[in-house]
Amino acid sequence: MTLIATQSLTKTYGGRVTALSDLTVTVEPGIVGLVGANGAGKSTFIKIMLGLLEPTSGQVRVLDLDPTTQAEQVRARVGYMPEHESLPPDLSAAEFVTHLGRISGLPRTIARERASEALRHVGLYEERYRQIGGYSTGMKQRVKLAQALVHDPDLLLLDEPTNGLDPAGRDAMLNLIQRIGTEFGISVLVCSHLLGEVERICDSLIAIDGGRLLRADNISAMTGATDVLTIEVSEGVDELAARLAADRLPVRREGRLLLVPVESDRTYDLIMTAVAELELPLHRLDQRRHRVAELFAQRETTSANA
Ligand SMILES: Nc1ncnc2c1ncn2[C@@H]1O[C@H](COP(=O)(O)OP(=O)(O)OP(=O)(O)O)[C@@H](O)[C@H]1O
Repeated sequence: MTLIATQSLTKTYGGRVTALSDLTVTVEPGIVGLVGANGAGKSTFIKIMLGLLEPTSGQVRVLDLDPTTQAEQVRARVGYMPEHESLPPDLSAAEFVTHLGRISGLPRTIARERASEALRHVGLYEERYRQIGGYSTGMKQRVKLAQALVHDPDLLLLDEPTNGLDPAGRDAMLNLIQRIGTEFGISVLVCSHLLGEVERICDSLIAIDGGRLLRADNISAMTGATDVLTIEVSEGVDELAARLAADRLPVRREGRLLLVPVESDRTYDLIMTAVAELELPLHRLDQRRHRVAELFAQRETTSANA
């Protein structure tokens, strides 16, 4: 089953602001990152997937359902954690999450049980009867996550789930999201402007910029090997660079590393011979991998040249 599929999805606000432009993407189940700078169109995309906003044109399908005509069925199977906090301070987490379970159509007893279970999953079981107003930011984020889980969805849409958290809180939230995706088998779409955190926990990534698709792919494909060799020696970097240049290899220095494009079968042998003859301690010789951040760097170079 395809998790999310869009075809030329476009959304303009008031005919002037284009939040999504001709977005065509297909996403398979798993933990998926949706990354882009602030204003890239991430929240708009989420709201369209939930059937809260109508696209201006194009098609969208979520879990093989059409949110523009089957919004209720979509919401029954999708949990949503909004970006901003709108929790009632004078309710306990147990009351609040139970209430949202009831709104999702669960009978009272089941809603109460499911709320306790969801609060246990997010690590708030012990504190569930305390008023939300006294919770830390990290605990409030967990309540938002628990309410998204209460009706046992097949897909979670998380809008900036680490917002406002300190580094330890971010780590804890990312680990929790990863556990939900792997242990409970729920697909998760994590929306973030922070590439590094999404890259850490996701199987695949959708990168958008100004409402347009930059790239959608598996993380492993985006971080695949390049045809550049990375060499690291603990001493004699200059010496080795000079020797490789004398061997007519197009060597480039990057900090403590030397980078050499593989131009022929001889490249690897020339490097190994040079290292051996100069008697240098070799730490590392491997193929450099692409980094996901290059995606946005390329876009910046392109727009700077435009
Ligand atoms: N209701 C609205 N009316 C007019 N313009 C809007 C509206 N909502 C969003 N926009 C604009 O649409 C564009 C995309 O916004 P959106 O909130 O989807 O981006 P985002 O990637 O989620 O950013 P952020 O992380 O800052 O929320 C922005 O230029 C934003 O100003």
